[in-house]
Amino acid sequence: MTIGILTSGGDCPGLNAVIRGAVRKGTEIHGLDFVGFKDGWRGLIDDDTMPLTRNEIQGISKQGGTILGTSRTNPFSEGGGVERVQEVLERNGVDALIAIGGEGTLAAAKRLTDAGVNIVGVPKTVDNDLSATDYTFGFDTAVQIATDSMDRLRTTGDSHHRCMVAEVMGRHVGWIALHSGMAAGAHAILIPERKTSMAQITEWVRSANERGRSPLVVVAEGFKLDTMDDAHSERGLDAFGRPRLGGIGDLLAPLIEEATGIETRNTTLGHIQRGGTPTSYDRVLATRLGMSAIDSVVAKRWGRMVALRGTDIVHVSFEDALGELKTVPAERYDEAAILFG
Ligand SMILES: Nc1ncnc2c1ncn2[C@@H]1O[C@H](COP(=O)(O)OP(=O)(O)O)[C@@H](O)[C@H]1O
Ligand SMILES: O=P(O)(O)OC[C@H]1O[C@](O)(COP(=O)(O)O)[C@@H](O)[C@@H]1O
Ligand SMILES: [Mg+2]
Repeated sequence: MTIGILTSGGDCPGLNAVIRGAVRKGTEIHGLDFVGFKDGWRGLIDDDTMPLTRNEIQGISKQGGTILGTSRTNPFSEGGGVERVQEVLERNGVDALIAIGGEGTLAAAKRLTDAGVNIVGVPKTVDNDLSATDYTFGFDTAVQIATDSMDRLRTTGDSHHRCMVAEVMGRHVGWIALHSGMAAGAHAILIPERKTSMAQITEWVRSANERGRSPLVVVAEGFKLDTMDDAHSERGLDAFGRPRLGGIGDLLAPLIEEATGIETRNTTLGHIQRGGTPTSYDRVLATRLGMSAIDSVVAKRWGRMVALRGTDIVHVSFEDALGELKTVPAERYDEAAILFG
């Protein structure tokens, strides 16, 4: 049996460890062959492949990014569609696909599975916004990078007696902000799940400043002030027509400075959060998910995604995996907020 692998959506530390885990278990335990489709669904539509043998995957679990490349190509866009996908799979002698991606990739995978394509999914997102899995690989690395950056922002903030704003990723959920902000001892954490007023932010910043601290405000890119209907977006739309987020930190910093009189600087961490070496936690999780995906392939359990439940890897249907976004529960935010100000 020959298995195709693709990585799709935003890249994420740990993708290579999934590929290595899947190929090693698949070849050594089950005698499967593998082929890589380059740049997500694009490679499947354009018939752009690369070999995936022991050679290609040697030593890659510590490498960031993905050796296969990725894109946000829609498999149903022009030139694509179910028939084209099936034709390319047949031409390469591929019996089934392992699609490694987030909720967007898995939504596309579900449509293809419903049309008869054999697919097993592996969840990927630094945002940690998939409800069927306790954690996704890449999240721990993103939080670690954000925390390190905030520790650095705090020493320069302290030296200049400034308020420092750190904008982190996360799309419409505040997990990266919540975890990195708690770890770095932020004086305010602003997340998409909780609209907040300038008056409240000002109170937290002032209170920290009055105790002789240089305030650190962590803001998730999808955060909305109580006066905003939608998340701040100034960079147009992505390949799937969704607003590209980012820029809320630059908007907030002058408002904080004006309201408090404290000199304020914003740093948008951006793609730094997705780059470089995965943490050991993410390498282990990603490797286990890649190996477990092979169990589903061998059992011909199509339309399933591997997921982490506690410390176990389980198999859930795409339907269950694509339910609600996993947002930060109110209790988790209120718990963190005890430490604000
Ligand atoms: N509801 C959907 N149905 C079909 N394809 C989708 C859907 N949502 C996203 N996709 C495709 O999957 C690609 C990857 O999705 P995206 O959300 O950007 O990344 P991720 O898979 O990491 O969440 C999108 O650019 C789009 O082409
Ligand atoms: O890579 P781009 O187009 O700049 O997208 C940025 C987005 O990708 C992410 O880093 C990851 O999102 P996905 O997991 O959906 O790909 C988001 O946090 C962020 O909003
Ligand atoms: Mg996504």
